[in-house]
Amino acid sequence: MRSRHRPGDDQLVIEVRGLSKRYGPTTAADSLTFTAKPGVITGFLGPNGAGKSTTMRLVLGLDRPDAGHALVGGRPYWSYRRPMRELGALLEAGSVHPGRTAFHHLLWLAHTHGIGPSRVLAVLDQVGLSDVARRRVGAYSLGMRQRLGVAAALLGDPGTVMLDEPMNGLDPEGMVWIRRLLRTLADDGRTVLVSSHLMSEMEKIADHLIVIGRGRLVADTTPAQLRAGHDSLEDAFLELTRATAEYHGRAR
Ligand SMILES: Nc1ncnc2c1ncn2[C@@H]1O[C@H](COP(=O)(O)OP(=O)(O)OP(=O)(O)O)[C@@H](O)[C@H]1O
Repeated sequence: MRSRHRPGDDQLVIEVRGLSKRYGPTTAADSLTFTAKPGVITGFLGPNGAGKSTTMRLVLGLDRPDAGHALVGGRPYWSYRRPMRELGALLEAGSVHPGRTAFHHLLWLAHTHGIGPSRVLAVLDQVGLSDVARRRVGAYSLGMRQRLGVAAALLGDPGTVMLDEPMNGLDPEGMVWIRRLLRTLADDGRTVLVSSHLMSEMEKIADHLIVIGRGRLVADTTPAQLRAGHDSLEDAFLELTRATAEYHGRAR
């Protein structure tokens, strides 16, 4: 992989400022402000329904905020002519036509951005799908679809990568792979924003943590600082988010 990104490069920052989004009575994002910086892995945490996916969708311009903004390298994602080259995202594994092969799915995506077939082969290799690239995606396991989603995110060799629950469905070998991949991406100077419910994984890989509850920022910290005084990061997380999670439990 190329190493064209430099840590500290403001062009690669994901900046969320005063972001708010309501769906009927539900507040999915509530004046949310945080920054994900290049060269580090930023973990994005929160209980179910906290607003992580909504925030990521707002960053991608797939939904409109009621207030605030989300910028990638100082601009809205949608304003880039070839956005896949700026930010690569994995939102939902499985949103691929089941009759297509992984190779053709990526080739089609590449085409839309003027990216050649050699890059498709390179990302297939990077995610470990080279041997099964000619199989229909409908026959893929969840872990394989996750790898394909990550391949799509990396296709444009973007300086910023945003992955929603990339560890879902990965086996132990897959977990080792994703850990190494995220570290390599950050070490290359890329911005890496990754959501997960797996606290032990986050403790291992994240350099920085953004924790939200009910759409609001509840912590902007490091794993060590969050864990301080607790037996585990999970304990610290549960204590921090208990009020927000219980609120959801009662409200439903
Ligand atoms: N399109 C939508 N229409 C209505 N409500 C929505 C929509 N999208 C999200 N929500 C609601 O907004 C809240 C935040 O959802 P979101 O999926 O962003 O949370 P999350 O933190 O990603 O949750 P999880 O960890 O379970 O994936 C939830 O209460 C959800 O039901």
